[in-house]
Amino acid sequence: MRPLVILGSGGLGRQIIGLAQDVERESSAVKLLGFLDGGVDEPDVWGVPVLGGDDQLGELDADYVIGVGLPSARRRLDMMATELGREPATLVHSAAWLGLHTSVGAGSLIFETAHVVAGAEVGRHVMMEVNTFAGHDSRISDYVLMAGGASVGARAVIGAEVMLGIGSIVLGDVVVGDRAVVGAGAVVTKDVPPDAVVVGIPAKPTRLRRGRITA
Ligand SMILES: CC(=O)SCCNC(=O)CCNC(=O)[C@H](O)C(C)(C)COP(=O)(O)OP(=O)(O)OC[C@H]1O[C@@H](n2cnc3c(N)ncnc32)[C@H](O)[C@@H]1OP(=O)(O)O
Repeated sequence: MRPLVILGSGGLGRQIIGLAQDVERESSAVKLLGFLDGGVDEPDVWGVPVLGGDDQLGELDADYVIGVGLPSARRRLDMMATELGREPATLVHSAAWLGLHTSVGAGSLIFETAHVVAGAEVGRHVMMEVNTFAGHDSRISDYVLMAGGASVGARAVIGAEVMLGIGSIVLGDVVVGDRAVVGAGAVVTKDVPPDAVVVGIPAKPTRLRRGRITA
């Protein structure tokens, strides 16, 4: 059993508590020690101890998962943790479904009811929330955040640090470029360039106004 810390105790970090506790109960692979979050003064969040800031990671004999939503911040935290010599934990809920010939990268979080269909590849530190779907032979690259209900069709490629909003759909064979943002409820029918923000059905480019991509 490996000790586990969650980096970040905001909404997404708190969401991971239940996943980590379920994995702990079911497989004894991890034991949740607490959060690392320098921005919190309280001794605990939802009963889980706050052990200090991210800089404490080097001092602890613990693996880590990333509890921050913004994909670029997820990458930065991973690089910091790797420099400190820490290993990511990979949490796959027993009620998630992984098909044949699928792979899930280190640090990824696969919540209950998520589906990774035959031949799909899921990268490093990907978050697949409840009811997400990675179609057969699709590729979900590193640090992608798939919010609840986001679906990716067969053979589609989702670039690194992409955010797929709640209930969005990417049709089969489509390529979504690195760091793109797909708004909640969008249906992506054509390739999306890197760094683009798309919304609507069919999805069209727009601009971030408030920049709150994970709200
Ligand atoms: C841990 C987690 O679960 S995190 C993920 C959960 N969160 C989500 O899925 C939310 C995804 N985010 C969105 O959909 C956002 O609305 C974004 C990123 C597309 C745009 O965010 P913002 O920059 O804040 O844009 P803002 O809210 O100011 O809207 C700009 C315009 O786009 C429209 N718009 C915003 N989002 C959408 C959408 N999903 N579909 C259609 N139109 C939209 C707005 O109505 C507005 O139109 P207007 O200019 O005609 O008034």
